[in-house]
Amino acid sequence: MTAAALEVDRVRKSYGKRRAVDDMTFDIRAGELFGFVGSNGAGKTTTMRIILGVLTPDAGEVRWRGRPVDFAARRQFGYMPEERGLYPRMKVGEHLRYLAELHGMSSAAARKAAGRWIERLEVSSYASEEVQNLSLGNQQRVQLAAALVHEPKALVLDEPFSGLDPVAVDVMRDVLAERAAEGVPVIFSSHQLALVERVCHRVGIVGAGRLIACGTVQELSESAERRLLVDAPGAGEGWTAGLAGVEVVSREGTRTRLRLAKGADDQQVLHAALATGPVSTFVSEQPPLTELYRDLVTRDDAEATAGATAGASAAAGATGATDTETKGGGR
Ligand SMILES: Nc1ncnc2c1ncn2[C@@H]1O[C@H](COP(=O)(O)OP(=O)(O)OP(=O)(O)O)[C@@H](O)[C@H]1O
Repeated sequence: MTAAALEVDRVRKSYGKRRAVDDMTFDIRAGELFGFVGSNGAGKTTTMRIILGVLTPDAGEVRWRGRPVDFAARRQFGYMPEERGLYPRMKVGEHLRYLAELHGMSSAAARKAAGRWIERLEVSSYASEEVQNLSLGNQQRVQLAAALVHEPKALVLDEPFSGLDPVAVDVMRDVLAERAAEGVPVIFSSHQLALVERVCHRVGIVGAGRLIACGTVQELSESAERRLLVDAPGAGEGWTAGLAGVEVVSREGTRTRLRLAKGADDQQVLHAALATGPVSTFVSEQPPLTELYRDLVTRDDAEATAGATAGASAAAGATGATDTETKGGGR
């Protein structure tokens, strides 16, 4: 799982004056489950649409196996759009056969593939029903079947887990893991960070149209502030007072969770804990993705605001423009 299969290279896209995607660069490797996360409006859907060729970028390039993606390459991709895209009046089985044939499968192969995915996604009892008669969660299972029915070589899925019940989440997760194990690169967006952390090999975090961090959860945690869990039964409230760069995240009974700013000395923390009596636990903790995400996005927002303010001051100094006129121009 090392070769970059799908590469997004310095992609940019604006809608009118709004820059939706800005210099977006990352890759997805063969056999990798890549989680694409970010706040609402960060640019995930726009990026995925560009990968699929539904939108054309203003600049940059998407490559598949080292070559710019063209129509033939895109035909090999499976896509689950955010707005979903099934014909409501078509029957589930017919619909899947139709999509498989559209991708060039023979009628017999299309029938076989449709049957297989209907079974795998556990919607067999709805095969002869019109799509519109299925619950939203079951429509979503069919939508995944639609993305998979032509045996795609890459999968691009926009929020495939949203609105699914826990059993359907497990089915979806298992199917995506199976595809990845077969060597298929899979990118999916999601706001369910605990799930992304459990399932994905790597995660890309998007903020204001740019990739602000990318890597395994462990790699992301290395660039974040360190966390310590200390259990010191004799330590009262405020035992960390005076320790530079040390912030209490939470206290549960005798256990204190701490966040250490860059450069803060964990040995000082240990000394302070020992000064209160015995210390039964003193360990580094890897924060969950939810917390890493918050830290990284907050830090990025703060840097952007600082950049915008500096830019605005410089512009106001140079032109005499008012603050209001130059605000928001930093991103
Ligand atoms: N068709 C469009 N016309 C104008 N602006 C658009 C259009 N589509 C998206 N945008 C804007 O582009 C930005 C990125 O939107 P996008 O849908 O890519 O974000 P997202 O990360 O997928 O968000 P969400 O998590 O809410 O689905 C947003 O500011 C959005 O308002």
